[in-house]
Amino acid sequence: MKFYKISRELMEPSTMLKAPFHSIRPMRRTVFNHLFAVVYTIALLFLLYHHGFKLLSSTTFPSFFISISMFISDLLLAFLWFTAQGFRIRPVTREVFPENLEEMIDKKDFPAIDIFICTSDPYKEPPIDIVNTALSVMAYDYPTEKLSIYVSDDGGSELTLFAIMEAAKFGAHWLAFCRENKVLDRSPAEFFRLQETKNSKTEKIKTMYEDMKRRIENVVENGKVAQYITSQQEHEAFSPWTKTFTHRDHPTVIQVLLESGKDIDVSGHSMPNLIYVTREKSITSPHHYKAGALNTLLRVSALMTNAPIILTLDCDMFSNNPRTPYNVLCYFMDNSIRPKLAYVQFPQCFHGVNKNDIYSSEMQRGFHINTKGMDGLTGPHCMGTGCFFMRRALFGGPSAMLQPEMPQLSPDHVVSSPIRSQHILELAKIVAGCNYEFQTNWGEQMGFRYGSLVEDLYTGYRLHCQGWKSIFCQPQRAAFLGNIPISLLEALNQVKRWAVGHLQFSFSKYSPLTFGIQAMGGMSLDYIQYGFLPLWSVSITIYTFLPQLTLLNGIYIFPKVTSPWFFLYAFLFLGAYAQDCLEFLFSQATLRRWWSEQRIWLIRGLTCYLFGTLEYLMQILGIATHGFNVTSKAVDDEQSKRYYQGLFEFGVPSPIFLPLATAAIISFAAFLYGTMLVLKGGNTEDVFVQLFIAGFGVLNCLPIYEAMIIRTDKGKMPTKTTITSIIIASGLYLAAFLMLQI
Ligand SMILES: O=c1ccn([C@@H]2O[C@H](COP(=O)(O)OP(=O)(O)O[C@H]3O[C@H](CO)[C@@H](O)[C@H](O)[C@H]3O)[C@@H](O)[C@H]2O)c(=O)[nH]1
Ligand SMILES: [Mn+2]
Repeated sequence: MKFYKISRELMEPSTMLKAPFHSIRPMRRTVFNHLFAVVYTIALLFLLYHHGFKLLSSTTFPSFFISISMFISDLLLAFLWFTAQGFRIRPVTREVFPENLEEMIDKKDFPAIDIFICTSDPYKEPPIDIVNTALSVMAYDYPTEKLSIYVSDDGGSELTLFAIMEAAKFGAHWLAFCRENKVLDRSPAEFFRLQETKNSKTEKIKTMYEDMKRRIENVVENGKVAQYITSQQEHEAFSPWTKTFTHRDHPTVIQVLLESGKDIDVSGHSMPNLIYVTREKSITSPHHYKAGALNTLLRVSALMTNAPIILTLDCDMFSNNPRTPYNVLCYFMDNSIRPKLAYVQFPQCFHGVNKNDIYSSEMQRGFHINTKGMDGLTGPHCMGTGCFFMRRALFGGPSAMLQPEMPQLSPDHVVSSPIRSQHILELAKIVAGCNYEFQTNWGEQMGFRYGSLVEDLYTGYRLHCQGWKSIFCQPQRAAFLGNIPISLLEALNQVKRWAVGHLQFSFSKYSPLTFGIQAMGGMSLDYIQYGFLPLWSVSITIYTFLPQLTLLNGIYIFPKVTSPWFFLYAFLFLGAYAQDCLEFLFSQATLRRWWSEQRIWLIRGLTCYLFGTLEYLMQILGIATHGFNVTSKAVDDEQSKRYYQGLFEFGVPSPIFLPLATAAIISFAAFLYGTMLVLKGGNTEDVFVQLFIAGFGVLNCLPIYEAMIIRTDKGKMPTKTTITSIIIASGLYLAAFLMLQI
């Protein structure tokens, strides 16, 4: 059996074509990676042997406890290191040549694109952001009659509908302005932020934008739209929002705000279709969060436009390049790869990241480095946003199409009625109903898959298992730019949700450990790595507390500096760190950003991975349920100032900070105690490794000490958290003291 499957068609440039649309190049570091992996594996085997030996020779309970803990910790680290090698099997880089595409294919033969924008809470996701996202794609440099924008509002909010109506009106000016002035930044907010040249035309459109923004922000602040509703038509649009309408219980509302061919912009060009959808919700029916919202849009759009290509976007991810669809077509229009190509994924890129990216929001490893590794095998994982799908891929495997329950929903169906037709709107309401999916294949074999809070990763994975491929497209200029959480709590809660989602995925009946390996061989390693990410918490927690607590009790658990085993530890630590760091630097990240990433990795291990795992366990035991806690994109000015100063934002007490603060205290105490021992002329040989680990912890915890002791601003560590963690740290020390005396 082949260890890993590389799809040849996806590997070669489109040689069939005289002027290729795209090319691919394996990365040069691959050979080194493979050699290093062999050496590292041998070192790991030695380490496990060393642990086995220590375990067998433990005679007392404390020594057995320490040996088994270190063994488990290193075993998990070895497992996670091994699965991470999946990303190093064959990393590749790609290039696209859209100029060749335009030369060879007539624009009128370009496929239509349906763009899905998801939002779910007008207070956490400011409607003005959605407007910017919508306008940035409505203004794509693409035949407008082939573009349809569907906004899914899971918050069921009239405030959002109001904002989208405003976008439709302002769009008539904005689209014409962009076309006439060949604007590159087609999100108005971004354009005006960067705008350098001032002339009367830009000033005029800027005033219009500011007026619109004020109106939208006013309605959000007042919580109602009434003051701006003038026409009868608008009154009717908002009529579903009766007293009984709540965001968790309400009927479907579908509003066609723009119809291509009928609505024109101020220069007389056709506008794209723009449709607002809030699906029916009922407290008694599951709605499957974003995956459910996307499936509703899949059905509604099938009835209205049924474009063969779909772009999924989160409301905060605006388009940063109007020519992005051309990059995508370089792959979708290549007949040699199209039959098996499910999606083209752009990396998630963000604006407003601070200098050293303190929360590692850029996710350099997850969104850039690893993805290139996956791209050389079956393809990148799906990241939920900035992903262009072939509609067909969501209906069965490449060679066996799954027909939906209604023929009009099939990707083959040809739409013949205008989108405002009464019968289409009526049918659309039915397919957006909250019980529509009952006893159908939706979410299980069709559309976006249910069962994991990381519906993006899970859906991409299921498609890969079915034999579909995907492609990673990473042009120089980011295709999309999104917002990032600027408070530590928000950043950790986001990853905690992912951790729960990863575990749901790993322990599902489609686990990458069993089903995945059978379906896609070595590529499954990559998914195992993601699915079991929360396991880092076990090793990181052990390494954060055990060496330090034992050091404080005068017990040395690592080899002496003079022992050959010490060199093994040194090699394993430095080797993994150096390789990780080099990969970052090759990926054009700075050393400081790499440091932030390794620090946040430790922080996540102690906080969100741990809490996520606990939440997942509680869910399995039926003690708690949890949902999709949407990340807040609302910005607080003071918080944002602190973020740009590079300060960690704690502020409000949260249990999730406790392990972090406790670890900081214990590392500091151990480091101090160890240093004292050494200064007093103690045996440095024995103390060294534990002192080093404590010192490394202290170095990583510098911003935490600052937040605990020095800072006085609102984002400092809450005193309550500091006191509680001092108590926990003392308790842990006492427990260790008592246990180690046995
Ligand atoms: O019931 C829900 C919950 C969320 N969303 C939307 O889902 C998107 C992502 O939510 P967000 O809170 O921004 O999550 P992130 O963690 O930032 O998102 C990442 O992780 C998600 C999976 O957890 C993916 O869906 C996203 O594409 C990916 O960017 C947003 O547009 C939400 O409005 C819904 O439409 N319905
Ligand atoms: Mn998001």
